[in-house]
Amino acid sequence: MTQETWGAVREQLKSKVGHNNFAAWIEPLEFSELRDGVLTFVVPSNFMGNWVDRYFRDSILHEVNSNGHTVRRLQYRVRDAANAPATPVASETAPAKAAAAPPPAKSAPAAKSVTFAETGAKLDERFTFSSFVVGKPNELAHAAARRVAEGGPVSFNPLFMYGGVGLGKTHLMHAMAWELSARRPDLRILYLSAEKFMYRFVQALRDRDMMGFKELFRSVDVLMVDDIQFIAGKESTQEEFFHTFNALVDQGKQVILSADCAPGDIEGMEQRIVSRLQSGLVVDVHPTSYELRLGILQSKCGPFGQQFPGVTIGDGVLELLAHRITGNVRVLEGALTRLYAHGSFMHREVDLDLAQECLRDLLRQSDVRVTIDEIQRKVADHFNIKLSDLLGPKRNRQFARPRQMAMYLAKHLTERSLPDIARRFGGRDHTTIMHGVKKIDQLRIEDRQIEEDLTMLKRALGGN
Ligand SMILES: Nc1ncnc2c1ncn2[C@@H]1O[C@H](COP(=O)(O)OP(=O)(O)OP(=O)(O)O)[C@@H](O)[C@H]1O
Repeated sequence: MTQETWGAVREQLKSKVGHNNFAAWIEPLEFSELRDGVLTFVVPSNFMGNWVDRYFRDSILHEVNSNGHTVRRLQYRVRDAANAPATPVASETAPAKAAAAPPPAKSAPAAKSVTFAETGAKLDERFTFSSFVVGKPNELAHAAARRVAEGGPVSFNPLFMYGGVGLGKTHLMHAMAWELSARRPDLRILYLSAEKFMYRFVQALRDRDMMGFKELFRSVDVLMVDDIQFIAGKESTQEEFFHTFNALVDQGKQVILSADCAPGDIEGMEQRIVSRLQSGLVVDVHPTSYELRLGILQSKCGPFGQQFPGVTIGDGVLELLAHRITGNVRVLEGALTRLYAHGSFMHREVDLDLAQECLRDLLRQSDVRVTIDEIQRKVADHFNIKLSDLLGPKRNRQFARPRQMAMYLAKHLTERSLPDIARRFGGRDHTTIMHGVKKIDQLRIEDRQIEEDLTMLKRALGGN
């Protein structure tokens, strides 16, 4: 195979992988040689080689082989460091890992030749933009992250993303780091947790090597610090972070931060730092919605399916999970793992019964605790009637049917006894409640509209 024939194959790949993928991943591959069935490319970074291998290997092999060559394997060689700046993305999240990393700065050479490979651990390969599901609650955070990752002039500095546990902040941070380093292999990108930042700082103090520390952190093009709330209350670390932050922003370098709450709500953070954190774009990674949770679950089924071949997930199971496990995406993922594992051990489809059975603890924890008051208000709102009419004596269907639905929901979503519920419905007799519940049980089967209303009401009361 020659340079020329690779050029022709490359053109055929363009239509296969699409224009954007082609420009980002295929075009930069430099054909080196084909020997003994191994096709070697020169790539600008390890990351690029890994990525191409992961996502485009099969397409490349297919195309090359259908052009009459025999290639069994692809191989990637990173372009000579002398010709191209090698700038791996470093990721440091756990102090344990950090402890294993070599000391930073004592022997650190001049800032311009600092690389971050020394920092050890890798970014999570699963956390990319393509695996991040976007819905209403996280669309702003996602759009901001994409804009920053796509480069161009520094527009939001810092970009500050905040949200509760397990809602995708770290995923977005890693996705940005991957994207930035793929688009601009020349950039020095440093991603680390605030805990690791402190660890580095303390280590530099101990080794009397603040110069090295400052050089390391101030020579980056992009600094990404996860869980910045960690340095709150830690005076000297805050002070050093403040100086690092100012130095980078003054030089027009991008700073990206995440935290578990908004800058102003981080307890123990100095005011001057808070105002710096607020000076760029602050975006909230909201709690998920039902639709987003369902989208995430659907998207995760593909990779799980590969891990547990032969396991199928029955109708309604993902909906059950999305409806009942409302807090945290990490818990949702845990639930899915458990379902696949059970399905695989038991050699059976994961249907609703199996899901209820093996997730009993999670579903119980997240059982919706609604009050009869809430049910009555939601039902009145839903049918656009007054609360006094819902609870009052009027018997026409316009009021009676919503009332029976409210009784039905009170019976099913609360632990209250029938006499208790009856008291809360204007002091009626408990047999009236029984009758109402039975009526709705029967109507659910006959009347689709009733079933839909109930689903919407349950969602409004249970999910968000
Ligand atoms: N929108 C999403 N699309 C796909 N996966 C998601 C999404 N949001 C969260 N996840 C997944 O949920 C898990 C937890 O997310 P992540 O680690 O980013 O949370 P976090 O907000 O950083 O939480 P913490 O504050 O605990 O670090 C990850 O496996 C991540 O891939």
